[in-house]
Amino acid sequence: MSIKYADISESVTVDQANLKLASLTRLPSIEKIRLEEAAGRVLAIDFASPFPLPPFRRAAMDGYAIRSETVRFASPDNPVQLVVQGEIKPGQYMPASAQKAGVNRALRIFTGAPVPDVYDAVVMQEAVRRIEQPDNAHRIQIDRPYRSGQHIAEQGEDVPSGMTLLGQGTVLGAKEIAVLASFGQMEIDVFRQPRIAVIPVGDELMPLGSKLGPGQIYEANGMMIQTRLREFGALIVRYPPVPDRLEAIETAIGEAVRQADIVVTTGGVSVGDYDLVKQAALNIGGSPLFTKVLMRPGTPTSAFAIDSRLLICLSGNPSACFAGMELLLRPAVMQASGRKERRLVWLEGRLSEPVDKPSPYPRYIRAYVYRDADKWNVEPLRNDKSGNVAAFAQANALALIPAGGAGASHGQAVRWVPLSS
Ligand SMILES: Nc1nc2c(c(=O)[nH]1)N[C@H]1C(S)=C(S)[C@@H](COP(=O)(O)OP(=O)(O)OC[C@H]3O[C@@H](n4cnc5c(N)ncnc54)[C@H](O)[C@@H]3O)O[C@H]1N2
Ligand code: MOO
Repeated sequence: MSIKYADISESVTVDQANLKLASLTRLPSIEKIRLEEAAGRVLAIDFASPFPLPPFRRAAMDGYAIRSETVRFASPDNPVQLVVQGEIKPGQYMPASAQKAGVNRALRIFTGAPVPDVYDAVVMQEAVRRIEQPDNAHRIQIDRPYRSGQHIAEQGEDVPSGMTLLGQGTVLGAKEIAVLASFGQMEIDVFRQPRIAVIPVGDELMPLGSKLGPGQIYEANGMMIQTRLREFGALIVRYPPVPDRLEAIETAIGEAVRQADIVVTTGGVSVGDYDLVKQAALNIGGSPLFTKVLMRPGTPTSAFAIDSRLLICLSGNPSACFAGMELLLRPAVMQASGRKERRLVWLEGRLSEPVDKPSPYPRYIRAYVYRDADKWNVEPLRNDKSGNVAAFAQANALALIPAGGAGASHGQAVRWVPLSS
Protein backbone atom coordinates (compact mmCIF):
# COMPACT_ATOMS: atom_id res chain seq x y z
CA MET A 1 0.00 0.00 0.00
CA SER A 2 1.38 3.35 -0.92
CA ILE A 3 1.95 5.95 1.78
CA LYS A 4 -0.13 9.11 1.62
CA TYR A 5 1.55 12.22 2.90
CA ALA A 6 -1.58 12.88 4.96
CA ASP A 7 -0.50 9.89 7.06
CA ILE A 8 2.76 11.44 8.06
CA SER A 9 3.03 14.44 10.27
CA GLU A 10 6.09 15.21 12.22
CA SER A 11 6.39 18.62 13.88
CA VAL A 12 9.73 19.84 15.13
CA THR A 13 11.16 23.05 16.50
CA VAL A 14 13.74 24.97 14.47
CA ASP A 15 16.52 23.57 16.67
CA GLN A 16 15.27 20.01 16.34
CA ALA A 17 14.96 20.44 12.57
CA ASN A 18 18.55 21.66 12.40
CA LEU A 19 19.78 18.68 14.42
CA LYS A 20 17.99 16.28 12.09
CA LEU A 21 19.42 17.97 9.02
CA ALA A 22 22.89 18.06 10.55
CA SER A 23 22.82 14.35 11.38
CA LEU A 24 22.33 13.59 7.68
CA THR A 25 24.81 16.07 6.28
CA ARG A 26 28.18 14.56 5.45
CA LEU A 27 31.53 16.27 5.37
CA PRO A 28 32.48 16.87 1.72
CA SER A 29 35.42 15.25 -0.01
CA ILE A 30 38.69 17.11 -0.48
CA GLU A 31 40.34 18.62 -3.55
CA LYS A 32 43.64 20.39 -4.08
CA ILE A 33 43.41 23.81 -5.72
CA ARG A 34 45.72 26.70 -6.49
CA LEU A 35 45.93 29.30 -3.74
CA GLU A 36 45.11 31.84 -6.47
CA GLU A 37 41.65 30.26 -6.75
CA ALA A 38 41.07 29.68 -3.05
CA ALA A 39 39.14 32.81 -2.06
CA GLY A 40 35.89 31.86 -0.36
CA ARG A 41 36.78 28.17 -0.22
CA VAL A 42 36.88 26.11 2.98
CA LEU A 43 40.15 24.71 4.32
CA ALA A 44 40.01 20.91 4.56
CA ILE A 45 43.05 20.43 6.80
CA ASP A 46 44.58 21.91 9.90
CA PHE A 47 47.39 24.04 8.55
CA ALA A 48 50.58 24.05 10.65
CA SER A 49 53.59 26.22 9.86
CA PRO A 50 56.19 24.19 7.93
CA PHE A 51 58.98 26.57 9.00
CA PRO A 52 59.40 29.53 11.36
CA LEU A 53 58.45 33.11 10.51
CA PRO A 54 60.37 35.25 10.08
CA PRO A 55 62.54 32.55 8.52
CA PHE A 56 65.69 34.44 9.59
CA ARG A 57 66.66 37.15 12.08
CA ARG A 58 65.96 40.44 10.36
CA ALA A 59 66.09 44.21 10.73
CA ALA A 60 62.82 45.90 11.65
CA MET A 61 64.08 49.40 10.78
CA ASP A 62 66.28 51.15 8.26
CA GLY A 63 69.54 52.12 9.96
CA TYR A 64 72.66 50.42 11.27
CA ALA A 65 73.36 47.03 12.75
CA ILE A 66 75.71 47.28 15.71
CA ARG A 67 76.89 45.28 18.69
CA SER A 68 75.13 46.78 21.70
CA GLU A 69 78.22 46.34 23.81
CA THR A 70 80.18 48.82 21.64
CA VAL A 71 77.85 51.65 22.70
CA ARG A 72 77.25 50.53 26.28
CA PHE A 73 78.81 53.71 27.73
CA ALA A 74 77.77 56.09 24.96
CA SER A 75 76.27 59.45 26.04
CA PRO A 76 76.03 62.96 24.56
CA ASP A 77 79.24 63.84 26.44
CA ASN A 78 80.89 60.63 25.43
CA PRO A 79 79.59 59.69 21.97
CA VAL A 80 80.90 56.61 20.20
CA GLN A 81 81.89 56.69 16.58
CA LEU A 82 81.66 53.50 14.53
CA VAL A 83 83.07 52.89 11.09
CA VAL A 84 80.34 51.73 8.71
CA GLN A 85 81.53 48.54 7.15
CA GLY A 86 79.46 48.03 3.99
CA GLU A 87 75.74 47.50 3.73
CA ILE A 88 73.16 44.74 3.50
CA LYS A 89 69.76 45.06 1.97
CA PRO A 90 66.71 42.77 1.87
CA GLY A 91 67.37 39.65 -0.17
CA GLN A 92 71.12 39.74 0.54
CA TYR A 93 72.94 37.48 2.91
CA MET A 94 76.33 37.94 4.56
CA PRO A 95 78.37 34.73 4.89
CA ALA A 96 79.92 34.09 8.34
CA SER A 97 83.43 34.58 6.98
CA ALA A 98 82.63 38.17 6.00
CA GLN A 99 81.10 39.02 9.37
CA LYS A 100 84.23 39.00 11.55
CA ALA A 101 85.58 42.25 10.19
CA GLY A 102 82.49 44.07 11.41
CA VAL A 103 82.76 43.26 15.08
CA ASN A 104 83.55 46.74 16.36
CA ARG A 105 81.95 48.48 13.46
CA ALA A 106 78.47 49.16 12.16
CA LEU A 107 76.73 47.77 9.11
CA ARG A 108 74.32 49.84 7.04
CA ILE A 109 71.10 47.78 7.04
CA PHE A 110 67.57 48.11 5.70
CA THR A 111 64.22 46.85 6.96
CA GLY A 112 63.79 43.16 6.13
CA ALA A 113 67.48 42.41 5.61
CA PRO A 114 69.06 39.53 7.56
CA VAL A 115 71.03 40.76 10.57
CA PRO A 116 74.43 39.03 10.58
CA ASP A 117 75.04 37.04 13.78
CA VAL A 118 77.78 39.34 15.03
CA TYR A 119 75.27 42.15 15.54
CA ASP A 120 72.60 42.25 18.20
CA ALA A 121 70.88 45.60 17.71
CA VAL A 122 69.67 47.87 14.94
CA VAL A 123 69.74 51.62 15.45
CA MET A 124 67.36 53.73 13.38
CA GLN A 125 69.13 56.05 10.97
CA GLU A 126 67.30 59.06 12.43
CA ALA A 127 68.94 58.34 15.80
CA VAL A 128 72.58 58.62 14.65
CA ARG A 129 74.78 61.36 13.31
CA ARG A 130 76.28 60.49 9.99
CA ILE A 131 79.86 61.62 9.46
CA GLU A 132 80.99 61.62 5.84
CA GLN A 133 84.41 60.23 5.04
CA PRO A 134 86.49 60.31 1.87
CA ASP A 135 85.65 57.87 -0.91
CA ASN A 136 81.96 57.76 -0.13
CA ALA A 137 82.62 56.04 3.17
CA HIS A 138 80.96 57.20 6.37
CA ARG A 139 80.98 56.76 10.08
CA ILE A 140 78.16 57.11 12.54
CA GLN A 141 78.09 58.72 15.92
CA ILE A 142 75.91 57.26 18.64
CA ASP A 143 75.27 59.10 21.89
CA ARG A 144 73.29 56.62 23.95
CA PRO A 145 73.29 52.90 24.71
CA TYR A 146 70.94 50.45 22.97
CA ARG A 147 69.60 47.23 24.35
CA SER A 148 70.47 43.93 22.78
CA GLY A 149 67.65 42.95 20.40
CA GLN A 150 66.65 46.54 19.62
CA HIS A 151 64.72 46.65 16.28
CA ILE A 152 65.54 43.06 15.46
CA ALA A 153 62.80 40.57 14.61
CA GLU A 154 64.05 37.19 15.79
CA GLN A 155 63.67 34.05 13.71
CA GLY A 156 60.33 32.42 14.61
CA GLU A 157 59.13 35.29 16.81
CA ASP A 158 55.99 35.58 14.67
CA VAL A 159 55.33 31.87 14.13
CA PRO A 160 57.41 28.99 15.44
CA SER A 161 57.73 25.92 13.23
CA GLY A 162 54.84 23.44 13.58
CA MET A 163 52.27 25.84 15.00
CA THR A 164 48.65 25.27 13.89
CA LEU A 165 47.54 28.55 12.38
CA LEU A 166 44.33 27.74 10.50
CA GLY A 167 41.88 25.01 11.45
CA GLN A 168 39.90 22.71 9.21
CA GLY A 169 36.66 24.42 8.23
CA THR A 170 38.12 27.93 8.04
CA VAL A 171 36.79 30.02 5.18
CA LEU A 172 39.71 31.39 3.18
CA GLY A 173 39.65 35.15 2.75
CA ALA A 174 42.40 37.66 2.13
CA LYS A 175 43.82 37.33 5.67
CA GLU A 176 43.96 33.54 5.68
CA ILE A 177 45.41 33.48 2.16
CA ALA A 178 48.11 35.89 3.34
CA VAL A 179 49.05 33.36 6.02
CA LEU A 180 49.25 30.50 3.50
CA ALA A 181 51.16 32.60 0.98
CA SER A 182 53.72 33.50 3.68
CA PHE A 183 54.68 29.84 3.66
CA GLY A 184 54.85 29.61 -0.11
CA GLN A 185 51.80 27.35 -0.41
CA MET A 186 51.04 27.22 -4.14
CA GLU A 187 48.24 24.73 -3.61
CA ILE A 188 45.94 24.00 -0.74
CA ASP A 189 43.50 21.25 0.27
CA VAL A 190 39.94 22.53 0.38
CA PHE A 191 36.55 20.88 0.65
CA ARG A 192 34.64 20.34 -2.56
CA GLN A 193 31.79 22.81 -2.90
CA PRO A 194 28.43 21.22 -2.22
CA ARG A 195 26.09 20.92 -5.18
CA ILE A 196 22.62 22.18 -4.40
CA ALA A 197 19.71 21.59 -6.77
CA VAL A 198 17.02 24.27 -6.66
CA ILE A 199 13.58 23.27 -7.92
CA PRO A 200 10.71 25.77 -7.91
CA VAL A 201 7.30 24.09 -8.05
CA GLY A 202 4.08 25.69 -9.27
CA ASP A 203 1.98 26.00 -12.46
CA GLU A 204 1.85 29.75 -12.01
CA LEU A 205 5.62 30.31 -12.03
CA MET A 206 7.12 31.84 -15.14
CA PRO A 207 10.80 32.19 -16.02
CA LEU A 208 12.21 35.72 -15.87
CA GLY A 209 11.99 37.50 -19.19
CA SER A 210 8.82 35.73 -20.30
CA LYS A 211 5.54 37.56 -20.69
CA LEU A 212 3.13 37.04 -17.81
CA GLY A 213 -0.31 35.72 -18.65
CA PRO A 214 -3.31 35.99 -16.34
CA GLY A 215 -2.74 34.33 -12.98
CA GLN A 216 0.99 33.96 -13.55
CA ILE A 217 3.90 35.35 -11.53
CA TYR A 218 7.65 35.36 -12.01
CA GLU A 219 9.71 32.68 -10.34
CA ALA A 220 11.60 34.64 -7.70
CA ASN A 221 12.27 32.27 -4.80
CA GLY A 222 14.66 30.09 -6.77
CA MET A 223 16.66 33.18 -7.68
CA MET A 224 16.76 34.18 -4.03
CA ILE A 225 17.87 30.72 -2.90
CA GLN A 226 20.59 30.35 -5.50
CA THR A 227 21.93 33.82 -4.75
CA ARG A 228 22.05 33.20 -1.03
CA LEU A 229 23.61 29.76 -1.27
CA ARG A 230 26.29 30.94 -3.68
CA GLU A 231 27.28 33.45 -1.00
CA PHE A 232 28.10 30.40 1.09
CA GLY A 233 30.11 28.69 -1.60
CA ALA A 234 27.50 26.31 -3.01
CA LEU A 235 27.40 25.24 -6.65
CA ILE A 236 23.86 25.52 -7.94
CA VAL A 237 22.04 23.12 -10.23
CA ARG A 238 19.09 25.15 -11.38
CA TYR A 239 15.78 23.69 -12.49
CA PRO A 240 13.14 25.58 -14.44
CA PRO A 241 9.77 25.78 -12.67
CA VAL A 242 8.12 22.36 -12.42
CA PRO A 243 4.33 22.18 -12.83
CA ASP A 244 2.06 20.97 -10.02
CA ARG A 245 1.93 17.41 -11.38
CA LEU A 246 3.00 14.48 -9.29
CA GLU A 247 5.02 12.71 -12.00
CA ALA A 248 6.75 15.93 -13.06
CA ILE A 249 7.80 16.66 -9.46
CA GLU A 250 8.90 13.06 -8.88
CA THR A 251 11.00 13.15 -12.04
CA ALA A 252 12.64 16.45 -11.16
CA ILE A 253 13.45 15.48 -7.57
CA GLY A 254 14.50 11.96 -8.63
CA GLU A 255 16.95 13.39 -11.15
CA ALA A 256 18.18 16.08 -8.76
CA VAL A 257 19.09 13.67 -5.96
CA ARG A 258 21.43 11.93 -8.40
CA GLN A 259 23.12 15.22 -9.29
CA ALA A 260 23.28 17.13 -6.04
CA ASP A 261 24.22 16.80 -2.39
CA ILE A 262 21.14 18.66 -1.23
CA VAL A 263 17.91 19.19 -3.18
CA VAL A 264 15.75 22.21 -2.36
CA THR A 265 12.22 22.78 -3.56
CA THR A 266 10.10 25.84 -3.03
CA GLY A 267 6.30 25.80 -3.21
CA GLY A 268 3.74 23.03 -3.27
CA VAL A 269 4.44 21.90 0.26
CA SER A 270 1.29 22.94 2.12
CA VAL A 271 -2.05 21.15 2.35
CA GLY A 272 -3.86 22.16 -0.85
CA ASP A 273 -4.85 19.63 -3.50
CA TYR A 274 -2.02 20.84 -5.72
CA ASP A 275 0.64 20.86 -3.03
CA LEU A 276 2.26 17.63 -4.18
CA VAL A 277 5.91 17.88 -3.21
CA LYS A 278 5.66 15.78 -0.06
CA GLN A 279 3.68 13.07 -1.81
CA ALA A 280 6.22 13.06 -4.63
CA ALA A 281 9.06 12.70 -2.12
CA LEU A 282 7.35 9.72 -0.51
CA ASN A 283 6.58 8.13 -3.86
CA ILE A 284 10.22 8.08 -4.83
CA GLY A 285 11.28 6.50 -1.56
CA GLY A 286 11.96 9.51 0.63
CA SER A 287 11.76 9.05 4.35
CA PRO A 288 10.43 12.09 6.19
CA LEU A 289 12.64 13.87 8.71
CA PHE A 290 9.95 16.43 9.51
CA THR A 291 6.86 17.75 7.77
CA LYS A 292 6.10 20.76 9.90
CA VAL A 293 8.33 23.25 11.68
CA LEU A 294 7.01 25.13 14.68
CA MET A 295 7.71 28.55 13.26
CA ARG A 296 5.93 31.31 11.37
CA PRO A 297 6.21 31.88 8.50
CA GLY A 298 7.42 28.68 6.96
CA THR A 299 5.37 26.25 9.05
CA PRO A 300 4.97 23.76 6.14
CA THR A 301 8.76 23.47 5.66
CA SER A 302 9.60 19.77 5.33
CA ALA A 303 12.61 17.55 4.83
CA PHE A 304 13.24 14.03 3.60
CA ALA A 305 16.17 11.69 3.24
CA ILE A 306 16.29 10.15 -0.24
CA ASP A 307 19.13 7.79 -1.14
CA SER A 308 21.28 9.35 1.59
CA ARG A 309 20.65 12.77 0.09
CA LEU A 310 18.75 15.59 1.76
CA LEU A 311 15.59 17.03 0.26
CA ILE A 312 14.54 20.27 1.91
CA CYS A 313 11.11 21.54 0.90
CA LEU A 314 10.65 25.24 1.50
CA SER A 315 7.36 27.09 1.34
CA GLY A 316 6.35 29.00 -1.73
CA ASN A 317 5.38 32.18 0.05
CA PRO A 318 8.44 34.40 -0.28
CA SER A 319 8.91 35.28 3.39
CA ALA A 320 8.20 31.69 4.44
CA CYS A 321 10.71 30.52 1.87
CA PHE A 322 13.17 33.06 3.19
CA ALA A 323 12.76 32.05 6.84
CA GLY A 324 13.20 28.37 5.96
CA MET A 325 16.22 29.22 3.86
CA GLU A 326 17.93 31.26 6.57
CA LEU A 327 17.08 29.11 9.55
CA LEU A 328 17.27 25.59 8.11
CA LEU A 329 18.71 25.38 4.61
CA ARG A 330 21.65 27.72 5.10
CA PRO A 331 23.04 25.91 8.19
CA ALA A 332 22.74 22.60 6.30
CA VAL A 333 24.58 24.02 3.30
CA MET A 334 27.26 25.51 5.53
CA GLN A 335 27.78 22.11 7.09
CA ALA A 336 27.82 20.43 3.69
CA SER A 337 30.55 22.86 2.67
CA GLY A 338 32.66 21.83 5.66
CA ARG A 339 32.55 25.19 7.41
CA LYS A 340 33.51 25.22 11.05
CA GLU A 341 31.32 28.18 11.89
CA ARG A 342 27.69 27.82 10.94
CA ARG A 343 25.63 29.08 13.82
CA LEU A 344 23.50 32.17 13.47
CA VAL A 345 24.70 35.11 15.52
CA TRP A 346 21.76 36.34 17.56
CA LEU A 347 21.87 39.84 18.99
CA GLU A 348 19.58 41.64 21.40
CA GLY A 349 17.49 44.67 20.58
CA ARG A 350 14.28 46.47 21.48
CA LEU A 351 11.19 46.64 19.33
CA SER A 352 10.56 50.18 18.12
CA GLU A 353 6.92 49.30 17.45
CA PRO A 354 4.58 46.60 18.70
CA VAL A 355 3.96 43.43 16.70
CA ASP A 356 0.32 42.68 17.17
CA LYS A 357 0.12 39.39 15.27
CA PRO A 358 -0.10 36.60 17.81
CA SER A 359 1.30 33.21 16.88
CA PRO A 360 1.30 29.84 18.60
CA TYR A 361 4.84 29.39 17.24
CA PRO A 362 7.90 31.65 17.30
CA ARG A 363 7.52 34.22 14.54
CA TYR A 364 10.46 35.39 12.42
CA ILE A 365 9.79 38.84 11.03
CA ARG A 366 11.76 40.84 8.53
CA ALA A 367 13.02 43.95 10.30
CA TYR A 368 15.14 47.03 9.89
CA VAL A 369 17.61 47.27 12.75
CA TYR A 370 19.47 50.46 13.56
CA ARG A 371 21.69 51.71 16.33
CA ASP A 372 20.18 54.32 18.59
CA ALA A 373 22.38 55.67 21.39
CA ASP A 374 23.82 52.46 22.81
CA LYS A 375 21.11 50.00 21.86
CA TRP A 376 19.76 48.27 18.78
CA ASN A 377 16.30 49.30 17.67
CA VAL A 378 14.36 46.63 15.86
CA GLU A 379 11.78 48.12 13.55
CA PRO A 380 9.24 45.60 12.25
CA LEU A 381 8.59 46.25 8.58
CA ARG A 382 5.10 47.19 7.48
CA ASN A 383 3.00 44.77 5.57
CA ASP A 384 5.25 41.83 6.38
CA LYS A 385 2.77 39.22 5.16
CA SER A 386 4.09 35.84 4.20
CA GLY A 387 3.29 36.37 0.52
CA ASN A 388 4.81 39.86 0.28
CA VAL A 389 8.20 40.81 -1.08
CA ALA A 390 8.46 44.60 -0.45
CA ALA A 391 9.84 44.02 3.06
CA PHE A 392 12.91 42.37 1.47
CA ALA A 393 13.87 45.74 0.05
CA GLN A 394 14.41 47.28 3.50
CA ALA A 395 15.09 44.33 5.76
CA ASN A 396 18.56 43.96 7.23
CA ALA A 397 17.55 41.55 9.96
CA LEU A 398 15.33 38.66 10.88
CA ALA A 399 13.84 39.24 14.33
CA LEU A 400 12.32 36.61 16.56
CA ILE A 401 8.97 37.32 18.19
CA PRO A 402 8.37 34.70 20.88
CA ALA A 403 5.34 32.44 20.63
CA GLY A 404 2.30 33.52 22.54
CA GLY A 405 -1.12 35.02 22.50
CA ALA A 406 -0.32 38.69 22.37
CA GLY A 407 2.47 39.31 19.89
CA ALA A 408 5.08 41.68 21.29
CA SER A 409 4.95 45.18 22.71
CA HIS A 410 6.85 48.37 21.98
CA GLY A 411 10.21 48.37 23.75
CA GLN A 412 10.16 44.61 24.33
CA ALA A 413 13.54 42.92 24.15
CA VAL A 414 13.79 40.66 21.12
CA ARG A 415 16.57 38.67 19.50
CA TRP A 416 17.57 39.36 15.93
CA VAL A 417 20.04 38.08 13.42
CA PRO A 418 21.76 40.29 10.84
CA LEU A 419 21.21 39.34 7.22
CA SER A 420 24.43 40.70 5.82
CA SER A 421 26.43 37.47 5.93
N1 LIG B 1 -5.74 25.45 4.30
C1 LIG B 1 -4.48 25.85 4.50
N2 LIG B 1 -3.90 26.58 3.57
C2 LIG B 1 -2.63 26.99 3.76
C3 LIG B 1 -1.94 26.66 4.93
C4 LIG B 1 -2.60 25.85 5.89
O1 LIG B 1 -2.03 25.51 6.95
N3 LIG B 1 -3.85 25.45 5.63
N4 LIG B 1 -0.68 27.13 5.10
C5 LIG B 1 -0.42 28.40 4.50
C6 LIG B 1 0.93 28.76 4.69
S1 LIG B 1 1.38 29.13 6.26
C7 LIG B 1 1.81 28.88 3.66
S2 LIG B 1 3.37 29.49 3.94
C8 LIG B 1 1.47 28.51 2.32
C9 LIG B 1 2.57 27.61 1.81
O2 LIG B 1 2.21 27.05 0.65
P1 LIG B 1 3.23 26.30 -0.24
O3 LIG B 1 4.55 26.24 0.44
O4 LIG B 1 2.62 25.04 -0.61
O5 LIG B 1 3.43 27.25 -1.46
P2 LIG B 1 2.47 27.45 -2.72
O6 LIG B 1 1.08 27.15 -2.30
O7 LIG B 1 3.02 26.73 -3.84
O8 LIG B 1 2.67 28.97 -2.95
C10 LIG B 1 2.36 29.94 -1.99
C11 LIG B 1 2.49 31.33 -2.62
O9 LIG B 1 3.82 31.57 -3.00
C12 LIG B 1 3.92 31.82 -4.42
N5 LIG B 1 5.14 31.18 -4.91
C13 LIG B 1 5.35 29.86 -4.94
N6 LIG B 1 6.56 29.60 -5.46
C14 LIG B 1 7.09 30.77 -5.79
C15 LIG B 1 8.33 31.15 -6.38
N7 LIG B 1 9.24 30.23 -6.75
N8 LIG B 1 8.58 32.46 -6.58
C16 LIG B 1 7.67 33.39 -6.20
N9 LIG B 1 6.48 33.09 -5.61
C17 LIG B 1 6.20 31.80 -5.42
C18 LIG B 1 2.69 31.18 -4.99
O10 LIG B 1 2.34 31.75 -6.21
C19 LIG B 1 1.67 31.46 -3.88
O11 LIG B 1 1.17 32.76 -3.99
O12 LIG B 1 0.26 27.84 2.25
C20 LIG B 1 -0.80 28.46 3.02
N10 LIG B 1 -2.00 27.76 2.80
O1 MOO C 1 4.43 29.36 6.52
MO1 MOO C 1 3.18 30.44 6.27
O2 MOO C 1 4.13 31.62 5.75
O3 MOO C 1 3.31 30.58 8.02
O4 MOO C 1 2.23 31.97 6.21
